[in-house]
Amino acid sequence: MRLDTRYANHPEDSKHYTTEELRKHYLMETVFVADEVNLMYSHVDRVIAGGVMPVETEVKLEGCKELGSEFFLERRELGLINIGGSGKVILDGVEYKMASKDGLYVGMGVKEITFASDSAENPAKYYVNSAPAHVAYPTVKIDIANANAVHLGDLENSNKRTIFQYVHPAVCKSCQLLMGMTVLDPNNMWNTMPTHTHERRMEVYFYFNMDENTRVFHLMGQPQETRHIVMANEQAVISPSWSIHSGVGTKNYTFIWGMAGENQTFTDMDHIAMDQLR
Ligand SMILES: O=C(O)C(=O)C[C@H](O)C(=O)CO
Ligand SMILES: [Zn+2]
Repeated sequence: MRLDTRYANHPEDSKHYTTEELRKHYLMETVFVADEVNLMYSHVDRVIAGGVMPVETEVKLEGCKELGSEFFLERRELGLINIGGSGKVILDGVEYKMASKDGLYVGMGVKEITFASDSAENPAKYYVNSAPAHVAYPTVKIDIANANAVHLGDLENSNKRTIFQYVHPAVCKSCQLLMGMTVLDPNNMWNTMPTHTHERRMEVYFYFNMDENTRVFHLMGQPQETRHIVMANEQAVISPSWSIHSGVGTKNYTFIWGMAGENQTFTDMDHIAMDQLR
């Protein structure tokens, strides 16, 4: 298992970062590594994000020194969405078949977590988010059809999209994790503009479904001090609670967002008026 630790950054420091420093502290450049669990541990709300891609072998999610626990979910919960080919996730001997776009909430206390792909030619790609937990809620399989679909935006603003809320109080119980996937309609490039912050929750974005030369300009920073990170396919970015998180693509893209913090109220956002952005 690979686990890259990222410390929390003060906005007053972050505004002095060079492009390289912004990328070093906030961007996860490679999410999926064949036959590996590849994770980023953020000290922002102690959220873990990353990828699991079993190709030739099954891959296990296990405890490690950084978690200080015997097994990964001893004091954590996990959400995942498969963005690759079909596969299966085995939780303490119980098998969950995972088609593309299928999601899973895994509650605290599950000991053995094994990831597999049905075919090495088209491996499953499990994008995972995990947050500290205090209650063992039941594991729930969440197909995209069972996710809570919210339609937002319009063609006029180039932001017509559907937000599929997978780990969300309308779908399943979780301690603090929220997770979902936002799919932009063809020819729509903007997400989350007008933008917002939520000092009560942090967020991690993972952009995918992008061509080799497509880029998303991910906007971050305090509203009056914005910065951007240019992101390629299958990369993730940390959004601290003080930061806006929004993006515009050079071509169509999809993204998965995950959140953790004080509340699970998706609509609890501090909206930023356009004339406040700098
Ligand atoms: O398309 C969107 O807008 C989003 O997906 C917004 C994120 O989910 C978000 O920022 C929630 O706080
Ligand atoms: Zn948000």
